[in-house]
Amino acid sequence: MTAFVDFQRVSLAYNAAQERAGEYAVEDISLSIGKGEFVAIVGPSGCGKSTFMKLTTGLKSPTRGTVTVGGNKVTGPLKIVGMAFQAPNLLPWRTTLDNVLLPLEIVEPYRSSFRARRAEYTERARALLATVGLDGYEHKFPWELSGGMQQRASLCRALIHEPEMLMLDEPFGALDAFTREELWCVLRDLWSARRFNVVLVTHDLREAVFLADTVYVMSKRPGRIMSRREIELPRPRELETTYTDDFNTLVLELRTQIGH
Ligand SMILES: Nc1ncnc2c1ncn2[C@@H]1O[C@H](COP(=O)(O)OP(=O)(O)OP(=O)(O)O)[C@@H](O)[C@H]1O
Repeated sequence: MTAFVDFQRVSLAYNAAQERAGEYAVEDISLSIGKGEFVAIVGPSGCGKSTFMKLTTGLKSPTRGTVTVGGNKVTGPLKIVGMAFQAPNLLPWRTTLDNVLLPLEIVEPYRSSFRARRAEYTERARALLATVGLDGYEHKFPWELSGGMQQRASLCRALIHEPEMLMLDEPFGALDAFTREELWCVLRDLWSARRFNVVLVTHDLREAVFLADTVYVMSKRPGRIMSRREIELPRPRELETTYTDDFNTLVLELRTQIGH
């Protein structure tokens, strides 16, 4: 397997004082993620999951070690990434459609051609919104949408520039259990159709096992990778899968590794 994301002995201290004191947010992380792989990162609060994301996307440079993405050493923020977070963070004065179009207005190479190609980009945004079940909501404002709908729109915004990698930090954490499961299926279908890489940070072990090819468990500070678990449940996975013994055995195994 050729690695798409490769961490070689990566440690990060947030500042010089922490480095001198040997206080690392993440320590000695080595891992390889294949092209198109769906990875979930789980672990206790503060273990360095968000730090891992920042290192992967180039928002932070390692204190030690190297991060490589697509064969290139990461030295600054990557453009091939889309991101979504626990809060949908849609701009309240923009419609759903205009929120989804936002990255194309900001990020090159789309930005310079945005005016000329607006009709084409709008069509792309509409098509994407339709795949997540938001057709008919293009001209609604965020406050006219439910939390689950806002998060669907946020996923579309993260994917509109067709990124090679989707970074998700607790994207469904604020949703009720039923809506969350619906959104798992939305994400599963988007990923199955496009096969971008996903790094999903989550506290929800069922979510990790349902969606991911591989689950990494991180330890408490300093964050280290404690284990790597391949999820060999057959695909396509339906919600019924989550009631099977195989599924629950995997969830329990991960729970035991995380401890208290
Ligand atoms: N900008 C910063 N400056 C200094 N320390 C930081 C900074 N950001 C995070 N840390 C520290 O690094 C460690 C890892 O933080 P991080 O946010 O990556 O954890 P996390 O696993 O994402 O947490 P949670 O699950 O609570 O979101 C924590 O001890 C945190 O206090």
